[in-house]
Amino acid sequence: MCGIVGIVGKSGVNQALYDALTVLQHRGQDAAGIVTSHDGRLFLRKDNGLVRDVFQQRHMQRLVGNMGIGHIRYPTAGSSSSAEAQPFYVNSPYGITLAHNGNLTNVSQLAKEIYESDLRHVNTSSDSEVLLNVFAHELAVQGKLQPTEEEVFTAVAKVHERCRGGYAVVAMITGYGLVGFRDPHAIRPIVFGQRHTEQGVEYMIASESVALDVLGFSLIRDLAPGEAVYITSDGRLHTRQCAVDPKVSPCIFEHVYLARSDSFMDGVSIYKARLRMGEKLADKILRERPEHDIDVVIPIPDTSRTAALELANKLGVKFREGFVKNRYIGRTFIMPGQAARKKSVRQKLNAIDLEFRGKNVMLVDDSIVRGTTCKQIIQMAREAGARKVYFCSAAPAVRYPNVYGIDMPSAHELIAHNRSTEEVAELIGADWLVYQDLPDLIDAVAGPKVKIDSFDCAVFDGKYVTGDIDEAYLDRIERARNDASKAKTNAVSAIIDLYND
Ligand SMILES: O=P(O)(O)OC[C@H]1O[C@H](OP(=O)(O)OP(=O)(O)O)[C@H](O)[C@@H]1O
Ligand SMILES: NC(=O)CC[C@H](N)C(=O)O
Ligand SMILES: [Mg+2]
Repeated sequence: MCGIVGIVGKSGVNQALYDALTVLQHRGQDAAGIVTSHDGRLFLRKDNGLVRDVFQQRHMQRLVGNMGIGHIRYPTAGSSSSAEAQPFYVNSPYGITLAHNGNLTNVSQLAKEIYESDLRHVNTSSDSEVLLNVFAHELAVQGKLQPTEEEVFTAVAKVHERCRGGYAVVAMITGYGLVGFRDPHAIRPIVFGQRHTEQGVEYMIASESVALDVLGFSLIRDLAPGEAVYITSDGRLHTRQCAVDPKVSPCIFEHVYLARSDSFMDGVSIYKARLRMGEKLADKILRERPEHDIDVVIPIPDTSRTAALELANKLGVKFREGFVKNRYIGRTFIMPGQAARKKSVRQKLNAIDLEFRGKNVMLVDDSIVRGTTCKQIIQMAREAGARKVYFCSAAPAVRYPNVYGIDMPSAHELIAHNRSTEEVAELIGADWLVYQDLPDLIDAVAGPKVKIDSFDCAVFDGKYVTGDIDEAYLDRIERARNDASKAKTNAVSAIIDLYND
């Protein structure tokens, strides 16, 4: 997951883009970038780091123009090099910049086609640069000096024909407008909205509705699977379905962990979905052990709080904040490399002993992925004097890699891969471990009102909605992107941008 944003405004958009990226920071902590356009020229600033570190006042002053896009990155392809920070740029046709959330699964084939048939050069190993070149090529071959929505939507339709995987995209066509589009399975999220100003209506496209809220935009809606929105630089909005056989299968892990709880995705309140996850989990606990001896329910901050609160309510057990989080340390799971992740858990969370001493505690997390967090947390609970340490996860066991924009490429790094619940409990040192059942998670997310036919639940059930993932593919990405390989790739591609000394 990454965060994307685009704005067509009536005055300078630099501050609004910066603010939106700050709101989306939970989606990526590795790199950030903004590009704006003014009088046919582009102004770009991107680098590794958090939004607040990448943009200094001098950069902001140079990001002039009423239209722009931004990105925050959590790499799932290529390396962590600043050369792969987004937005990416191609000069032909028109000067196009692009920001992408997701991951392409046929990137090797596309890279070959781009070079051999489209005669284009890609300078990094980022799938997003490949995606940009496919889009640019499909616009270029239409040969129009001034592209209209017809050419833009035709190019998006061609992208859908050629690209596989998960992608939510914003792209800016210099001097003409902003386009947003979503893959034909709607795996990754993207919404658009508007705000009224004295100068007229401004439009914004973003990964999550919370970015619209905070900037005073009202949500128009989510993009449908395969749909594109095109907003011209003078503020005319067009939308069109560009896929032949679109199907809604959003990534359910957005609801479990990735998204902010005050966002709405495909009509579902993430907050309410998490409350329902807590409710369902309480039902399961009561089914498994109606006579349980849990004294207190304690969440593992931050993401699990909402589910834990409702779980405690439903069980009729006290809810207590047993861990204090250092607010200056980011999300552990999206850190690059296991060493950093492991070190961060202890630095980030500290136990309040009196909530543990002599008690049977039920610790709640939203998910257990590599097991980095829960192993250390359980040990901390014991050191704080807990009598028994139970653990539950608001999501089912994560057993399979993700290939659509979450960096979980290696099955062997997942603690529950090929292991039973009892085996995981033993490994993490829990006296009792409860995982949510998948049908309950789906019910919790779909909720009583919204009709979503299917979700991408691949990390839980190994079924990949795009239908192009086989063992050979999984083996390849496992080899290329396990923690050890990534460390090597990052070392050799520290500078892979055009040489510029
Ligand atoms: O099993 P693991 O590999 O440790 O991954 C799962 C943990 O990582 C995430 O927390 P994170 O610290 O990233 O963010 P949060 O503060 O939003 O909970 C998630 O909420 C779990 O706590
Ligand atoms: N997490 C993401 O969405 C990553 C986008 C893209 N695949 C990259 O690695 O930059
Ligand atoms: Mg967490």
